[in-house]
Amino acid sequence: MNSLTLPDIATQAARQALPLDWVGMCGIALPVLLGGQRLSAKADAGVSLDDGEARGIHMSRLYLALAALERQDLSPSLLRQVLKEFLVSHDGLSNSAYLKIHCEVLLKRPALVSPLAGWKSYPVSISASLKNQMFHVELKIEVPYSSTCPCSAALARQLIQQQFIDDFANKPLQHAEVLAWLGSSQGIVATPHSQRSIAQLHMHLDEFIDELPLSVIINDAEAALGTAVQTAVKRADEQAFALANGQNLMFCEDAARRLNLALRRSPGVCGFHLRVIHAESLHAHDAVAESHWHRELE
Ligand SMILES: Nc1nc2c(ncn2[C@@H]2O[C@H](COP(=O)(O)OP(=O)(O)OP(=O)(O)O)[C@@H](O)[C@H]2O)c(=O)[nH]1
Repeated sequence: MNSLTLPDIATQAARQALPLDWVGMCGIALPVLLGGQRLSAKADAGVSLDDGEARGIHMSRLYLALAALERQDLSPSLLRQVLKEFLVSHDGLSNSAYLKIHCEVLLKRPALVSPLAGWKSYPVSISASLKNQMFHVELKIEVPYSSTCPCSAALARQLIQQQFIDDFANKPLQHAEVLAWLGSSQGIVATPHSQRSIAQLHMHLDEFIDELPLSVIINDAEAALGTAVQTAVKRADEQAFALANGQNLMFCEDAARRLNLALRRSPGVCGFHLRVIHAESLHAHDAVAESHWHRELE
């Protein structure tokens, strides 16, 4: 049997004529290039099936078009080019094309004090679509950070004051004695609770930007939050982190507001929805805040 005799079911008429919104493949393994880095990614590639009479789309044509993503750095124009190829290869069948890429971006981060550095990974998903010639690209990024509860910090300070009253009432204060007390766990009787937190940022990007503003957005978000989680840590770094947290007490509402104001200024972002999750150590549930913005709705 040669290829000319292979049955081609996709070209048959559908038994039930009905257009479909999205048809394609999810979870395709793909080595993409991002900022010169080769990353292991998963792609979801699809088109609409607007010809309700057609039995199926041509999966292999979408799959083969993805090869362009192996050779060039991921950019809005490359995504648009691949989506165009999806539509050209489904002429007469499809009017809309969709591509999603999920990967983990690695950024090298310096320690706070020591000369060390280490890698941090950020889950990223890039979604692009081409519908009636309209190109649209969205970026989702997760940024982990640390947050210390301001209420818990105030309550802990009150307990420390109370302990001071108990230990030093009606006593002349001796500098050395107070200093030793401050350095003891008997003096600092209470500590505030902190939590590992996560900011889920979902950005709508300007159509004609040249580059995906990934590292810019991550840097802006971490600068706004103030206490990004660390990589390589020596004791000097841990102490600096403790100080940074003490000076940066925040509720989830504070984090959401700071991020909202920072992302409005990020280049290439025309709108966003953000969600911050503080994985409480006080509770077994999370504290969560959400916020959105769109330039055109201002
Ligand atoms: N449309 C469709 N194809 C599927 C599905 N599951 C597996 N496939 C297979 O995907 C393979 C590739 O399909 P096509 O792209 O149409 O392959 P082809 O006919 O050799 O390629 P062209 O000549 O370019 O059309 C076929 O062997 C299909 O059977 C499905 O649910 N829908």
